Amino acid sequence: MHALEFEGISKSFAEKNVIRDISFSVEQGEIFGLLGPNGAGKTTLIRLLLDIIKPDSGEIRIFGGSLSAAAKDRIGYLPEERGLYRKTKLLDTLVYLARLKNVPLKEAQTKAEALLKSLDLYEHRGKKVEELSKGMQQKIQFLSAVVHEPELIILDEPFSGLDPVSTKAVKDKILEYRNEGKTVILSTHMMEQAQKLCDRILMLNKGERVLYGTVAGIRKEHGKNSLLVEFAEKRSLSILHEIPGIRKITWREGAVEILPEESTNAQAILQELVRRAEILRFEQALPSLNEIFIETVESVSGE
Ligand SMILES: Nc1ncnc2c1ncn2[C@@H]1O[C@H](COP(=O)(O)OP(=O)(O)OP(=O)(O)O)[C@@H](O)[C@H]1O
Repeated sequence: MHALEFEGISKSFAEKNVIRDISFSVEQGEIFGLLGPNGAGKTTLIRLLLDIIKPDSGEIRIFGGSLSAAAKDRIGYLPEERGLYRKTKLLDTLVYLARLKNVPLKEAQTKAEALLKSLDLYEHRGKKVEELSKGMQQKIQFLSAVVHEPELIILDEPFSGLDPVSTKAVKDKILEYRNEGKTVILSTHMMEQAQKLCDRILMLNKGERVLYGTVAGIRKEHGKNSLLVEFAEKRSLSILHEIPGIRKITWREGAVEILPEESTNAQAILQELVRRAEILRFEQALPSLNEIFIETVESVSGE
């Protein structure tokens, strides 16, 4: 079943079309990336799905229907602009927010304690939010969005301000939620995280849908047919000049990217390589989501 569906959604602010005829769906149990440059319309799209603003046209369905009060309790939202009661203690903050979403008190307390432990915040449970560092505040914000165990979790830039250890902890929690069958919508500018985490993505640019599909499929589609080769010994690199059918060679992350001539296939190159040297890795070189993002935005703005 779809967790979310957008069908022909448009939205303008004072004559400016901010969302232009957008259709997409998010499947239950996937991590769905919402990507796009600054001002592309990502936050507006999230506000539309949460019914904070209304579309000019089109239809939005959440869990197959409209966004009722009961459906709202099944959603968790980490907004772009953070805001918690600064004077409230950590544990009390989480329990209070869970209670607002109708979680029974005892359950809210148990859940809040477990979550604080999972992100290394338990020892700070008696501190006020304002006494925490920026990264810790970010983590408590994240926990605030998930304390009521929502089925659909919407995260706007969940990694901002986090160090690598905390980033990994939050990333692991996101994966854990996906493994439990929950749906996650992740809006981020961190392409490396998006590439690792997301099953599918929607990329907006100036309110238009410019990419939509699985991360693997989009990377494959944008691949230039080149190959990534890693040799056991660096000195073997010189053999590349002996092999026919290679158009271009580029260095890339400790390996070489080989662009074959149109008429040469990958198997022929592989055979030539293994005859001459020990090969550790040989695979299709796929562009990163970051490269595709930049290429797509630049090609659209160049039109
Ligand atoms: N309430 C509003 N009134 C007028 N214009 C608005 C309003 N909200 C958003 N916009 C405009 O809509 C466009 C999209 O903004 P939005 O915040 O959705 O982008 P975004 O993709 O989330 O950007 P960022 O990555 O910078 O957060 C921008 O041009 C913005 O100025």
